[in-house]
Amino acid sequence: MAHQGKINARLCRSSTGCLCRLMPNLSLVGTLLAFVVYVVGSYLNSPLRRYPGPFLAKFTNLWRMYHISQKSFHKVVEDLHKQYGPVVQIGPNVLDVDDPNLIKTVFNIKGDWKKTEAYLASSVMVEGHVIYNLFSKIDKAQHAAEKKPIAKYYSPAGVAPLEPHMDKTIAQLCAEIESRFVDSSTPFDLGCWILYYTWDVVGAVTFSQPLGYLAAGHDFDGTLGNAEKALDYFALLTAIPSLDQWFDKNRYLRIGPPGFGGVTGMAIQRLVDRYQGKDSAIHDPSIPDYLDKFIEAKAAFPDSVNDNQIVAWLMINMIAGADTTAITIRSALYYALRTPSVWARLRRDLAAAGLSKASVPLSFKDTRTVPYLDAVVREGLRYLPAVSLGLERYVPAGGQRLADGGVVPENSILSFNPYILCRSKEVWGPDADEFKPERWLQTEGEGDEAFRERLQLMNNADLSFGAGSRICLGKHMGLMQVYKVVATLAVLYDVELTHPEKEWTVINSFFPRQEGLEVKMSKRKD
Ligand code: HEM
Repeated sequence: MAHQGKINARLCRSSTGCLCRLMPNLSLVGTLLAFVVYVVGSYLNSPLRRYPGPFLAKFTNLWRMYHISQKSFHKVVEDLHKQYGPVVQIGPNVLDVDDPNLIKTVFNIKGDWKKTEAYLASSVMVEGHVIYNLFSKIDKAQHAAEKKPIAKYYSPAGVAPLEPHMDKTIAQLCAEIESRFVDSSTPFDLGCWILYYTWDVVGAVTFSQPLGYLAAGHDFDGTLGNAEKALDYFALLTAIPSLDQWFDKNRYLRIGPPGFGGVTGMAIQRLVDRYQGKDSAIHDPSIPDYLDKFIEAKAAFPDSVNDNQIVAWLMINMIAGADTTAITIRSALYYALRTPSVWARLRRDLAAAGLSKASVPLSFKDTRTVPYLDAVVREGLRYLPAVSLGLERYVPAGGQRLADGGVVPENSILSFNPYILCRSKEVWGPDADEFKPERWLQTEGEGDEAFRERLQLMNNADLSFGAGSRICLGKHMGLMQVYKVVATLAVLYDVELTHPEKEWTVINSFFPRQEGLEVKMSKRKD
């Protein structure tokens, strides 16, 4: 009996040990099984699964996340539309839609198509509190309340007083590149200098002080590099926004690449300096800046505007205004230079409108009188929109009927990628993949009415600034700079691409930043 007891005890000990060792494995298997059941169940129940798309995208957003991490997702989606047609499933609950006819419905003024959580990771955390901005706010009422006090400062009349800041910064751009490269005909990366310009000008219009990149000639404090990393992170998290809570917005241990924290610190410091009068040497109240306007808005809306709100407004100028404007200026220049007939006509038309070396600084008003400049800028925006990932919106109550007749239910996500819509052959014709500014002009033999209709069709499909209630707030400010910089460079310099045969590199992190705008420039002789 005693012997039997020992054996039982041994058996019992060894089997318990065995079970203990097995337990973690069993719970792992259980979790995996539950996950697989959940994923397959979600797939089988998904009303979107009738739409074509990559197999893995139907089960998990990791498919999208992986492809976004490869930095050319606009091309992946373009290929998918070529393969599958106008509606492609790119996530368990997400369809990418290439249908210009739906733009007016989805991007309407009512704002009933809510932005998705994809935008949330562009918020920042300050002292344990997440600060959302105009771009990242999802709630319709909160967004409207945040926009109302400042919308007028971004209207055409609101941005007009900022022109002296821009003129000064454009003059500095020219002086820096002349002394460093133009006078000695040294090839250089104009794309980098355009970025230094747009960040400096954001500093000038926001705080009356350029941030210093033009003077330094490089990213002296790492902000530009960090902004790129923050965008890489943001772009990635658009696929699985909930991960932001574990990485950037983790209250206990922040993990991951730099967020927009550096830019936030800068905004807070400038606000404190203004309150304490420490920036009086650089701030001339007769030439107002956005900080003046935001403090004015706080006085006008004391119940709803506090200093955190001012910081969020200041930040939006930097995170939404600099890269997008640089990308747009680069595209207009690069694609025009790659098509010598376009560049030549641009210079001819600017001269014919009386814009020359002698008229620098060129006023925005004068540059607006040159239709071919307008055509080059708009075609640049169309050819490579400064936002080239999907603009995601939730389908509102009642669902939405798509062109195939099927109804997509409430809370599904429809994604409209400006790059895809801006290449739609239905709108832009069989030459949609060509850079052709002439498409924005009335052609010979085209009647006024026919041109108006064609223009209307193009305008409706042009998502390069978004549309509806969430249209780009800084559109007028951005465009003002694009016209002025492109025209100024064209009237002052002879410019040629150093390697015209080489395609530049486009790195798509929500904003498709370009690398390789290498040029040789000299002062214009004619
Ligand atoms: C040429 C330059 C620019 C381009 C191409 C551009 C493009 C865009 C696009 C496509 C959107 C819509 C995003 C969406 O619906 O998901 C947007 C939104 C926005 N942009 Fe711009 N942008 C430019 C310049 C600027 C500037 C200079 C500012 C400075 C304030 C700015 C501030 C904003 C803001 C605040 C939003 C969010 C608006 C809202 O949701 O109410 N942008 N921009």
